[in-house]
Amino acid sequence: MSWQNTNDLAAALPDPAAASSELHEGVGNPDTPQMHGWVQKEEYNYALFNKEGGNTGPQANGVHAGGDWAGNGAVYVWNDEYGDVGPDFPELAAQLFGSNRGNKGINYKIIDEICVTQEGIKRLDPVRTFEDAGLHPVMLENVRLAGYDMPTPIQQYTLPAVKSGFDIIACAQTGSGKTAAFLIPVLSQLMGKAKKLTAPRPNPATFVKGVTPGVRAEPLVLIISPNRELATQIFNETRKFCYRSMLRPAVIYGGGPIGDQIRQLEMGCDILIATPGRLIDFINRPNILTLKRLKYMIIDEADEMLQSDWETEFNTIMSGGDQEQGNINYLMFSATFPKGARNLAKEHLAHDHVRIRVGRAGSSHANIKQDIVFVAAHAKRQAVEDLLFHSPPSRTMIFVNSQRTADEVDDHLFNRGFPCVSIHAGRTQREREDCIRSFRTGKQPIMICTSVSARGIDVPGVMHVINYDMPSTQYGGIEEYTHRIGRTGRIGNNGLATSFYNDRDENIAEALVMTLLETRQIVPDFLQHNIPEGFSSDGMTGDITKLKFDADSDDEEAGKCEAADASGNAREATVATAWGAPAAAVSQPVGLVADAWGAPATVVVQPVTPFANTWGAPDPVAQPAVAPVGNGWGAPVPVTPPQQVAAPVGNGWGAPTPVAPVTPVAPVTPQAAQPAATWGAASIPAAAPTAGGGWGAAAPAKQANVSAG
Ligand SMILES: Nc1ncnc2c1ncn2[C@@H]1O[C@H](COP(=O)(O)OP(=O)(O)OP(=O)(O)O)[C@@H](O)[C@H]1O
Repeated sequence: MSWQNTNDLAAALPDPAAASSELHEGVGNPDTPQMHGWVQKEEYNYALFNKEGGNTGPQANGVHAGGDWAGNGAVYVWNDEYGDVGPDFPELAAQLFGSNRGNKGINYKIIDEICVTQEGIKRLDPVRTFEDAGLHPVMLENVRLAGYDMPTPIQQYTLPAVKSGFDIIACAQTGSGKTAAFLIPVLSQLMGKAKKLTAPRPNPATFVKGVTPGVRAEPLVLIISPNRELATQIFNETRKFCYRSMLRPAVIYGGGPIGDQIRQLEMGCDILIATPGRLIDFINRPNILTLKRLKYMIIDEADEMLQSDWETEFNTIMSGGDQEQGNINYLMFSATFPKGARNLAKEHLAHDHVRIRVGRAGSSHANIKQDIVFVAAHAKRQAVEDLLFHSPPSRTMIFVNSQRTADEVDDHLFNRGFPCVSIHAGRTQREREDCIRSFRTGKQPIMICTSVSARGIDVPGVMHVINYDMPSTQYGGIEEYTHRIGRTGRIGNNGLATSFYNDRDENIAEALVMTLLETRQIVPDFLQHNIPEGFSSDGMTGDITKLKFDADSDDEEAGKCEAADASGNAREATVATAWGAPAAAVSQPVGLVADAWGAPATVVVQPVTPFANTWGAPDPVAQPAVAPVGNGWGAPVPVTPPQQVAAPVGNGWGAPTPVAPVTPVAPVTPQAAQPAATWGAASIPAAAPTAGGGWGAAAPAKQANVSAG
């Protein structure tokens, strides 16, 4: 059988109560995760990843040998003797663009009927194709190498907005291509003028670290990201789009090696990606960094940056450097943008800035199936184990609210044999980078994380997000929920989000129900008292335009939707689909993305190597060939790392055992199909949980035909 959509994943999962009675406390289940198709677990290799320094030696064929820190990833090495366009270096191109080269199979037929709204006094005509966007030829070629066929809706508006020189506030759903929405137009604008605009610096092609005198970095673009993983991810995207141009990117982030970062900057830096704390460190060292040449300041996850936690840093960055205020364009992006944050943002922007909203601010994608399951606090561990045992193996992110819970869940699942890693702010930066790398490459396809990874992380093929803990109000509330579930269902793919809910999460209940209704999801029994009048619990009935969210328009009169609304009612239809397909395509059923949702194994060929390399691993070409994703769920086949050193320490990252290459396991056989509602918990009574079932919920009526084994 091939998996057709998220309902099939839901169908493969058992009734929680039935599963728990058979698998309670793990004692009744003699199976190992590997018998269910999961790859072997692998311990954290301290000897390999805690060594200092990276190989940042001289370049060859345009490639700087990357170090093993994410920030040392190889960049295009410009030679001052080149004309306007540098030559192609296929080895580096393979490393930067990897499997993305050419069309990577995005299904443009997967459509959100989407509303694109412009607010503010300026209105722009969107561009429908990259060819029409007036991009620099080098950028156009890089877009093609990246495999982008057409701009996503947010890109359709930011391309002309940047070209026309406007400040921007942009809000678009998770996974809708916001990074490229600022990188492509901004870098393209600079490419034509780079020789004139960039600061004097030594010829990168002949620069020898420690020998050639360095310079002070004078970036033209500053991109600020609130978290380290996102900063290095944006750096990786920037490396791609700077290919064959003289624009030189660098990233500075907390926990990373400051010496390496200084050495990167002293070679010259045109595009600087930074986390706030480390940026301020460098701003305070004016001999290393000056912002006086800055042309663009881009704030990613802007609503997070505008929160009071970041106030001091934000104000220092906005005014504390030596930038010349009048010469800078400000661009602010996020998937969630509460009104308060938008108002603050506007204070920093030019009067005639452009505000673009794709969908409701903070809305989630309809292509993410959201299941809410009642699980009492004491039953969560068993529940997550059961859930994983019965889920087809796939990249899965499990979100928790505290570092301690992350460690506990990691220990528990690891001891049960699951290939998992965990990441939180208590880990060293080495551990964090290794964790993400090993999740990204699919060696450990289960990642347990605190909110540190909720925002922005883009790992292709994450098919399941589990909210082990709900992000109730004190943990970021509904915005955090939106960012978390948005790690799946990216760029038009389908995804499943399963959230454990119990009485402690009541303060998010109302917002959660509205979010479910907005995307026509099933509201489970225990949340149905929050359903507003006129809506049905299966999400099918009710006018979603009547749902009352935190006001999402700043300018009710002017802020007209330019496309079909979320229920498909055409308003002023100019853009009818999320991915720019013609309006006619809207009526097509939500389709499949072969490589994300595991069409038959023969079709699913997704080399893992490029992701590893984009994280700054050593030269990929020298690495052993990597097996493609082998099973129907896209769970990658583990890779034999280039070196294996016996791990000396046992902890939540795994006891030391020798690592052997693992043979791919046949795809898990799906369980007897169950109605999706089984995991939507719609069948679980609203009553408070009892100690009865392993999931801690009051025992629901058993489904006779469930097979948990
Ligand atoms: N026009 C395009 N065509 C195809 N793929 C694209 C396009 N634009 C971006 N992508 C890809 O879409 C994925 C998601 O993009 P990105 O991470 O920028 O999303 P985002 O909107 O910033 O999400 P989040 O809000 O979660 O940070 C990336 O893998 C990116 O390479």
